[in-house]
Amino acid sequence: MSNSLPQNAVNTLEQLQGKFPGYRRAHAKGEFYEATFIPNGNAIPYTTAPHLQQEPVAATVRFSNSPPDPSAADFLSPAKGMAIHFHQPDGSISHQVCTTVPMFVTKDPKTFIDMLKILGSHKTGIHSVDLGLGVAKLLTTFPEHKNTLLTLKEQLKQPPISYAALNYYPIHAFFLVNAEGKRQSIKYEWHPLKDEKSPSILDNIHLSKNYLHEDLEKRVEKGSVGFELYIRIGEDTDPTDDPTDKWPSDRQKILVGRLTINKKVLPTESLLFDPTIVGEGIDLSEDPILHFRHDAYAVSFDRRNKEDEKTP
Ligand code: HEM
Repeated sequence: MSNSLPQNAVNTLEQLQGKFPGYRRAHAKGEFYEATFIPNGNAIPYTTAPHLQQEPVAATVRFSNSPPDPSAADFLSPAKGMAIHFHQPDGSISHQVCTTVPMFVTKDPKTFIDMLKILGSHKTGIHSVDLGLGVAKLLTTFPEHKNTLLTLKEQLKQPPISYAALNYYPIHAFFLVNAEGKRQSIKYEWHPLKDEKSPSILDNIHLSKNYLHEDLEKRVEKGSVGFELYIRIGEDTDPTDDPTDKWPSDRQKILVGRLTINKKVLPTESLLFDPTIVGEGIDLSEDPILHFRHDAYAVSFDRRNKEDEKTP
């Protein structure tokens, strides 16, 4: 599929900041942690998913910066990532891939590629993209995406104090399926156990290039990092195919479990986090960006695994 849209998306990501053999073509800089997820039983009426019952499951979590450049400074990344493998008792894995931005910029994969091309045309250094100028150009070219673009811009202005102090969102709608086969549309949200204020922009000039990863490692050693998982219950009027729509904030919100980050680890194999691998008791929505991600991540995974300089 050399001329396919997923190939085109990954080619465009490679042109954005340069090509980094062996690395993910987006969210290249990341660290892995062992974790435990303890569900509280509140999701049982909605789903048979094993990790959302009452027994704890082991999890693997990767925290990341969004740029394709693995050497990008932590404070320059507009969105942060948290990708999770829930290890089910039968050996299967349910994936979640989240960022700190609650909605995506477009519901059309082709428009996303066009946006990347505009960002790529605003390079101020050999490996950098000027997001300030880039976002300004995106606003002119895609005025209908103003809300999300401005949210992204705000996040860039306020680099976070810690990976451990952020909300994370898988963004897309999913359907939970219960023992009777009933489907309920939901969106997930992760909230940190510790909610801390972000540093001001002036404080950031003192931050080290890897401050987020250094901070997380120290916090995990002290045993203080965790997140609560909530589901928001969709209503008939809430679109399930549009990642630019956050759903109204008054939707019922149910706490379904807690994730504790236990220990930093070096993975022994190359891992793929694919938001379409969800397992029993969860159905994918029809969101075109969600399905496109499956194909684009496969292209990136294939390329990074074939390259000499390997990173997990
Ligand atoms: C058209 C839309 C998108 C494209 C083309 C795209 C592309 C990519 C690619 C190529 C990778 C590297 C995959 C790998 O080598 O394993 C990646 C990773 C990632 N993406 Fe996306 N992405 C898209 C949308 C999103 C959205 C909506 C989110 C947030 C929910 C997201 C969050 C992430 C995260 C957190 C990672 C790192 C996963 C890890 O730690 O392995 N992406 N993306």
